[in-house]
Amino acid sequence: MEGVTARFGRAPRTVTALDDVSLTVASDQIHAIIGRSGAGKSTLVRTINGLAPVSSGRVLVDGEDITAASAAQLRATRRRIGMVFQHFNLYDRRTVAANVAFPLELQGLSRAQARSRTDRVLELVGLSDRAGHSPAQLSGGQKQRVGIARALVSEPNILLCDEATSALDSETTEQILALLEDVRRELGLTIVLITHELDVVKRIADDATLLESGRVVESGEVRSLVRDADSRLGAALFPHRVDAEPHNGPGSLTATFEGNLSARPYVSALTRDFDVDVTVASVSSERIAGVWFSRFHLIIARPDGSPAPLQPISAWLTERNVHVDRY
Ligand SMILES: Nc1ncnc2c1ncn2[C@@H]1O[C@H](COP(=O)(O)OP(=O)(O)OP(=O)(O)O)[C@@H](O)[C@H]1O
Repeated sequence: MEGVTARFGRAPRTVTALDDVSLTVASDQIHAIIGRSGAGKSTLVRTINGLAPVSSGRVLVDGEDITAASAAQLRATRRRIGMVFQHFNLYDRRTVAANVAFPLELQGLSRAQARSRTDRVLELVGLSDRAGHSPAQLSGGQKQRVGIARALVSEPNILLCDEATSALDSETTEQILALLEDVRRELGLTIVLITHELDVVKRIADDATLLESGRVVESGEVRSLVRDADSRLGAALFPHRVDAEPHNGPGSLTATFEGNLSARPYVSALTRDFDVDVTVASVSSERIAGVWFSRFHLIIARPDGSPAPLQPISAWLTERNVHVDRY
């Protein structure tokens, strides 16, 4: 997206839903769009399949400018983009299989082709045995599996998910996220996922964008955001609780380790190399974007109890790829 502005309504009552948004979604990645209600998340995602009005700027999907596309081009592009909704949007009067096959009917595929594709995606989402049921007979998680199957039946390479797990309990959310990861891997999909749940971002997103009042506040790789002590999104994903610590002051340092700690006994190495005493005031660990992050709040003192000079210790840690947040 290049400088995209999206407005609704006529002056003087215009609402600017997106305000000069520039953003890159890398292919084969899961990209989360986060923001408060009204921030413009749905509008942003709907510009990707040409469903939201773009007042200025360009939206390029695989290099093709959606905003300048003809109706026929837009229809072809939309076929490559599947969409999954919060409230599933299924027809209870049709069977599960007929719901899934619906987009293919619109595309005019033969019954036999539609049948074979429908069978394949129902198997992919683990619902082959429910093909003849009504969606009304399914649980919320199963309904969302049908929604995902319907989105995949056109064989898209992009999947847009608008709060796909917000109506589900945490266990079902986990199952749906695992399914999204599986289909991403198996089918080589790019997934853009709107969510207001930070746990969803931690669990599944490679990249994330924070929207506020229609503007991009931050956008980048989730792991980089967590490493960046100045990132708001990073702080939300892995809160820096150090401000609340009673031990702030001279000799106090927080550092974030990434990955497996077992081969990195840095705390004991510090005591030897710098002849200091190290107290671990707090430590917290989180698995984010597939990696364990551990944040240590250390109090480092000389043997006489006075605060140790932290600059060389910070440099020593940084050399070992430990992110020193503050000292
Ligand atoms: N069709 C529309 N007509 C008029 N205003 C609209 C329309 N769609 C969205 N808006 C306005 O644009 C702004 C952004 O809305 P959008 O739905 O994109 O936000 P959101 O971040 O997805 O919110 P939520 O999390 O509540 O779904 C809001 O002020 C909204 O009222």
